[in-house]
Amino acid sequence: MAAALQTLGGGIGITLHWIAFTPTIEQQATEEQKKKWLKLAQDVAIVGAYAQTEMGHGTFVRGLETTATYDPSTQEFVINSPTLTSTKWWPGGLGKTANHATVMAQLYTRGKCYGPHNFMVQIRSLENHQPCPGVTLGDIGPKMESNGNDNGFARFDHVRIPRENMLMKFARVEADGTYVQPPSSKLAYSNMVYLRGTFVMSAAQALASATTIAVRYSCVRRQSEMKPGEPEPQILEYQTQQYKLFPQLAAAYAFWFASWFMTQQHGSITGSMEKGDMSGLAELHALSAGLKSYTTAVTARGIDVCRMACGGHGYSHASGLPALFGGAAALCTAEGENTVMMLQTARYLVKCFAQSQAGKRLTGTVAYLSAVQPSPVAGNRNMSDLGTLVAAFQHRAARMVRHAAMQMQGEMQKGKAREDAWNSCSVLLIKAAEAHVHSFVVRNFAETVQTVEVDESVRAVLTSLCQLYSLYGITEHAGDFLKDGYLTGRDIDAASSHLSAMLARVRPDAVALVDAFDLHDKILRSVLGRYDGRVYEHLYEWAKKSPLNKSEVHESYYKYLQPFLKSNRAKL
Ligand SMILES: CCCCCCCCCCCCCCCCCCCCCCC/C=C/C(=O)SCCNC(=O)CCNC(=O)[C@H](O)C(C)(C)COP(=O)(O)OP(=O)(O)OC[C@H]1O[C@@H](n2cnc3c(N)ncnc32)[C@H](O)[C@@H]1OP(=O)(O)O
Ligand SMILES: Cc1cc2nc3c(=O)[nH]c(=O)nc-3n(C[C@H](O)[C@H](O)[C@H](O)COP(=O)(O)OP(=O)(O)OC[C@H]3O[C@@H](n4cnc5c(N)ncnc54)[C@H](O)[C@@H]3O)c2cc1C
Repeated sequence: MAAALQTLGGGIGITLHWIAFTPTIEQQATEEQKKKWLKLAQDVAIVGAYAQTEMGHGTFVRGLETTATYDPSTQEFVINSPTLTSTKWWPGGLGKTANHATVMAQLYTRGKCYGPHNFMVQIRSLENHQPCPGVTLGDIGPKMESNGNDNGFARFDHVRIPRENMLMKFARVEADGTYVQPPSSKLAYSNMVYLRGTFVMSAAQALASATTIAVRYSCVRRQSEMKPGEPEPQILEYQTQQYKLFPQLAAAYAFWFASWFMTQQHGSITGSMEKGDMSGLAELHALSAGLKSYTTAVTARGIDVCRMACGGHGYSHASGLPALFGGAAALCTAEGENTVMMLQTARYLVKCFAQSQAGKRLTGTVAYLSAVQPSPVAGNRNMSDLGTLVAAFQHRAARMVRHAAMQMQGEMQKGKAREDAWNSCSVLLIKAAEAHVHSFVVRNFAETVQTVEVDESVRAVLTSLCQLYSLYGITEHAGDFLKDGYLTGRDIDAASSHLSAMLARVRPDAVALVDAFDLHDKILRSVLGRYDGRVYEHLYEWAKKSPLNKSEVHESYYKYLQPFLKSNRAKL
């Protein structure tokens, strides 16, 4: 339904209704409010947008300017856009599709501001879809990709909504205007944590799609001569092509397994929070922010590697790869800009490091920070052993977290304010947080391939893929592992040669590994990645359907080229 709307409507964007608007009701509405709105949303009797970002603020939620001022005399909130920059800007579906929106606004009651809270606002008539009184709506215009989705703008001119339209599961405003505090002010952000977690699976699916297209095409495409006189080989026989594609294929599996962990963690921690135990919220925020940032960034880069590995046809929309890249690029910015998200993870790591320095035993995804030996133990390691590889990534992350945190402490000891010390170490902090998330993904990959219930022959292939992913990470970031002597030059050389062996080991299973994603041609939407491999015939058919081919001589010839040619000939 959603896809149909999105495809047929050309400007009808219902994605955010499902992934943001409806979950916000589920997570932030009271039981009473759910009775009023949740079924309407689930049955698509109303269509909603998640209206948080404004023209002037997206990252800094506490800086949002839209206001919701409580009027006890009428028991209503007045929603207002006081400035141009307070215009809601970007929300998917807001421009032309949605008739409701959850609006994030600064809550004012009794003259005091209590920060950003979510409010349910009807924005279009259910009769004729015209904007409601006081509401100005529109589409923000063409974007890099996803132009089937009407990311829109909204302005509110003192729009009145009932008090009951404040989503009050956590914080409340009583009829007399009394504000009731939530267990944590960050619970208003809970749906962002949820959505970031889902982005890990979106990244995995996007990278799975791109590697499916590129690996299949690399078996169809034959090019050049590997040996004089021999037939042109499949381009997947070139080691460089394997070096481009197989680490992306391994990352798709790694991120797929990481999203399983993320989903399980989200369920268990939010379950505890329902019972009032908020202790897991900080770890959940740090993990979802870091994984979202890491997986979407690697995915966007990886899709472009796949696009380039398909040569000219990869650059055509027939491949499906430019659209995938555009979508994945959006994931790097939406739902928390990647740098800002990785800094949130870094903030948590610095806190945990200080706690471990004070003798606290760390648990969860940061437990290794306490356990890892600061002094490296150099030596000839078995670089094909998964345990060795996991330990190397954890040592690297622990060293980098310690280094960044100590640098920050040093800056503050020189008299810098904490915020200034933070800013002057933020590049180190980002790299440390990336190393932390990378070590989590490797560890989780290794644990999954060792425990997942599969046939032993499948486990062997997944183990090779996990070794390939880990060895690729070590060789790509060799300096981090060499820095304190934890790995030696010989270890890195061993890692490189094992990586080459893994490329050859994975080659026979590459097509099976992408087929295992089970992505139908209708989902892939790629001539190059067709399951039947009949690329060239369908590429020609696809090209013939180009709008430019509707006429043999395009009208632009008569309008521009013909007079231009004529005038140039006249000058000869
Ligand atoms: C197998 C089947 C396959 C089938 C399918 C196959 C398909 C294949 C193809 C797939 C294709 C996919 C790719 C294509 C996709 C195309 C679509 C594009 C995108 C579409 C979706 C877009 C949706 C986007 C929605 C949005 O963007 S909504 C708006 C999002 N906005 C944000 O995220 C704002 C970010 N900013 C913030 O969160 C905050 O401002 C901040 C965290 C940065 C700062 O907050 P604040 O200033 O308040 O906090 P501090 O930094 O000071 O920290 C204070 C303490 O608070 C804690 N904290 C902060 N946030 C949270 C939180 N959320 N939860 C808990 N705690 C939090 C900090 O940790 C601090 O704590 P401490 O003090 O203890 O340290
Ligand atoms: C495709 C798409 C769909 C979207 N859908 C929605 C939606 O449905 N609903 C919604 O509410 N929003 C939506 N958004 C908006 C999105 O949430 C914001 O764009 C995102 O949060 C980034 O905020 P920003 O645009 O203000 O970027 P900015 O924060 O202005 O980022 C610009 C630069 O500033 C840097 N920066 C900012 N703060 C810091 C900091 N503290 N430390 C270091 N560097 C910093 C960033 O790293 C970045 O390099 C969507 C965006 C896109 C692209």
